[in-house]
Order: sequence, then structure tokens, then C-alpha cells
Amino acid sequence: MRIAHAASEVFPYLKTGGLADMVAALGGTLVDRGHEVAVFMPGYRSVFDGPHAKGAELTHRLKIEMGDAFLAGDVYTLKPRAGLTLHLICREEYFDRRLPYWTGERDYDDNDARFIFFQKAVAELLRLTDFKADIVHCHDWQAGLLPLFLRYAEQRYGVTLALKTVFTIHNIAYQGIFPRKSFPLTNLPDELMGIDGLEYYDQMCMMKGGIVFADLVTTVSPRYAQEIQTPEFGNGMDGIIGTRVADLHGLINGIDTAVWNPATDASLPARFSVENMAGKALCREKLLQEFGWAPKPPSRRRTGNTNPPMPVAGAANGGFTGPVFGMVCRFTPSKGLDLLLGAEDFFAKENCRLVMLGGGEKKYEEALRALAARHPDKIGVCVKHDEAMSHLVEAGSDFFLMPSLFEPCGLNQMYSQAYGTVPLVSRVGGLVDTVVDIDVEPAAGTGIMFPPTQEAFNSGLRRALVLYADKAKYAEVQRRAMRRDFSWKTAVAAYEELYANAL
Ligand SMILES: Nc1ncnc2c1ncn2[C@@H]1O[C@H](COP(=O)(O)OP(=O)(O)O[C@H]2O[C@H](CO)[C@@H](O)[C@H](O)[C@H]2O)[C@@H](O)[C@H]1O
Repeated sequence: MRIAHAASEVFPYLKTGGLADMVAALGGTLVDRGHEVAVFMPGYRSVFDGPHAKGAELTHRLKIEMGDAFLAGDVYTLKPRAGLTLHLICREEYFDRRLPYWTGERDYDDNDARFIFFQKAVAELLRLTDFKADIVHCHDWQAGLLPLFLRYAEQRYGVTLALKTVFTIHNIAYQGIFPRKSFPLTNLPDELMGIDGLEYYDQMCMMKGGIVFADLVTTVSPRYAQEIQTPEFGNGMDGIIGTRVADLHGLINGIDTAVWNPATDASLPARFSVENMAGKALCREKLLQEFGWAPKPPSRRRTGNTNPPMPVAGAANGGFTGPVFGMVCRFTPSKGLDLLLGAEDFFAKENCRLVMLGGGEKKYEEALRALAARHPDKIGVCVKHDEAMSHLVEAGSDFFLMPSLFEPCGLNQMYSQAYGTVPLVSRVGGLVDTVVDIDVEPAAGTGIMFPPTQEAFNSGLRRALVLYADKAKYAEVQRRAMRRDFSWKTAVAAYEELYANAL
């Protein structure tokens, strides 16, 4: 098949979260399986500053209709491997910025224009390159209008650009809602700004476009596909989702085992596998050092383990025998950060460490830094995006925390299991589909699950301590988790079947 993917971020060119990992890994695995894949993303400044787009060549100069104006855009194209083409859609005014979506304080005012331009450019490129896509797969609201743009371009030029379109909801909380006055930028017929079109409480909603107009709608786990049909998790979209239930599919994500495999992970100080776990202890040691913890005596350490973590030369953490809890996430309320902050007493009193890597909302950055400053011996918080550090947290922790209030799929709980790091997860979304609770199924358990309430989270933390104290049982849970197959090699089959059935 010939499959095009349009997304606002793709690993390793730009990543702020799980969307980038998913698109890269699904696209790559489809190529492994013999399909022809084209990927479209905006050419942000950091994509060109980084090492991965070095060979990109200018291939197209576009003129994109945006309301009353025609705006120019450049396309840089890269062929990372046979069967895979990456198109970077550039326009300085829109994408030559340090951060892709926001100033660091608030969303950019022109995100409507930026992503309308991006999507129109994708439709235009599909026409100019004559890719003849069987499937155009659109990810999240930044590509939500693409199914419409394709169909209108087809009418206008009398061509076929996509046999079928698929829209994937990675997170229904981000909907791409803009004022009504943004609509003219789409150059779509006025009737599409009605209740059966893009209108949403008198505003324009790009995610609604994808849900209503794509041939098929998917989301990233079976459980989340059910949840988004309810008012509790639908974020106001449950009614609209309800109109597409017959075409809605919940397909679980996989993990890219070329990137996330403890036996081959070059970013770690030592590698390990279920057969030989020695390397994991070294990773833990390195992690504790990175966060500035030398065990004896604790009082000799610098105070305030906040960013940036400083390595402590020659530190040996042999004196510390408790568990290390790790967490890596975007700092946003949905990741359960209030539950984490509410568990301060647990981390203060128990013999354990907490390491956190992430960034995002200032409120949480400040609250978490303050938490670490109050407990410099126990809690370390690193505020930045750091791919290598995220691997070290996965490898070096004993438990991984995901107390999410909702979680469409979640990737870190799968990375954690692959790295022998027992996940503590909320009983929501894809976490339910990928983690087995050790008390519910003692013979098959790979993690600890709880509803996302403070009391239940605290009791989950206490269950972790009990498990950790039973070394044999803990090792058994680790081994069981590591033996699970979360690879895209397996997960891709559901997408292939979905695409094939659609055609
Ligand atoms: N500071 C930092 N430094 C380095 N790496 C960092 C980081 N902060 C986060 N990451 C990484 O970003 C990714 C986060 O992925 P998730 O899938 O867990 O959540 P996200 O909410 O971003 O994705 C959304 O889309 C994905 C993909 O479909 C769904 O799994 C998910 O449920 C949905 O909310 C992981 O690879 C994590 O390691």
C-alpha cells in the first residue's frame, strides 16, 4: 500500500510527546512491511537545527491560498531510507520558532493559520508529487481538516489524492478550537461552518473536522475508544464521536524496539536483558548520581536537587536500599501531577527516591521544583526535554509512576515493562489495556493499578513498597513484564488490516 502520514511532530525530527514516537514507529514499521510511506510535518526551526534533517533538499515552492491571500511555502524533502520520504513544510513566518506550539507561556495566536497552512500544503504536495495515496492518515487536530482539504482539492483538480482517509485521536483534550473568524482561512464553503461541519459552540474545531469527515476514525487503545464515547472522558466531543461509532476503532500503540530496548540501548551506561539483569543496577547507580545523590552521608550533598542535575564523581549509592520511583511526562494536569504533589508525605517519610523528568506548565514546574527543594535528599526534579535522560529514568528506576487522570494509550508504561521497571498506573485508557495488576492477576501481573484518586494512589505507592520488600516476587514481576511483546511488529497488524479493509 501507499500510505501518507500527516502530523505536527515526528521523532527524531521533533518530539514533545508520544505523538512523535507513534507516527515515527508506525511509519517505519509499515516500511519494514514493504509499504511505501510518505510523512509530512512542519519544518520547525529545531528540525533544521538538529542533526537529523541535514540532508534535506528543497524540492517544491508552494503557493497556498489562505483566505484572500496566496502565501509562499518551501518544501524540504528527505529520504531517510528506501520506501520512506519525509516532507518538511516550511514558511519562516509560521514555523521558524523555538517552540512548536506555544511561547512557553501560552499558545501562539496564529496556530489557526499555521496549521491550516500546513494541511493545505500537504494536500497540494500530494497532488504535485503524484503520490497516489491509498491511505492518508491524519494525526490529531493539527491534521483534522486534511480529509476535507483533500476532497475539495480532488474536486477542483479532477484527480484522486487519497482513496481513503484515517483520522487518529491521540488525545481528545486537544481539539484545535479557534474563533469563527478563523474559518475564512480554510477557503471551504460557508455551509461547512455549520453544526454538521466544523462549528462547535460558535467556534471552529479542527478535531471535529477529522472526526466527522475522515473515512475512518481511530484512537490509540480499545479502552480509550470506549471512554471517549462518554461525557466523563469525551471532553465535549462524545456526542460527535457517537455519530461515528460504526467507523471508530481503538488500536493499541506499540513501542519502537530499535529505540526502546534495554539490551541494545546505546544511551545507557550498561545494557541488560531478562537473562542478565546486572546492567540495570548500574543504570540505577548512574541515575542516582545524575540527580546528585551520593548515599553517605546524606548531609554532605548539595541542597535542592533541581535542574540541572549534577553528576557526583565517584558516588556509590550502595547505602541506599529502597526503591527509586521514576516519572517522565509533559507537565500538565492530566498526567496526575496533583496526585503526585499530594503524596509528598509518602516520599518524605519512606525509604525511597523520586526522580522526575519533564516540563510544561509553569505552575507545575515551580511546584515540583519546590517539592524537590523541600526534600533534596529524596526527590529530584529535572525540568527539560532530554531524550537520553528519559531512557536512563526508564532503565534506572525500580517503579515508574503514571497516575494519569486519563491516558489515551501511554507509552512509558510499555517502555517501563520492557526495561524491567514496574509501572504504577491509573485504571484509565490504554493503561488498562497494557498493564496487568499483580493483585488482580497474581500469576500474570506486571504492574500496580489504582483509580486516579489521592487515596488510591497513596495505597498504590504503599503496595509498591511491599512488593519491593519481597525480592523474589519483585524479580518475578520484572521478568514477566520484560517478556511481554509490545513491539510495533505486532501492533502494526491491526493498522494493516484497518487500511486493507477500508480500501
Ligand atoms: N521531558 C522529557 N524528556 C524526554 N522525553 C519526554 C519528556 N517528557 C515526555 N517525554 C516522552 O514523551 C513521550 C510521552 O508519551 P505518552 O504517550 O506517554 O504521552 P503523551 O500525552 O505525550 O501522548 C499522547 O499520544 C500518545 C501517542 O498516541 C498516547 O500514547 C498518549 O496517551 C497521548 O496522551 C514518552 O516517550 C516520554 O518518554
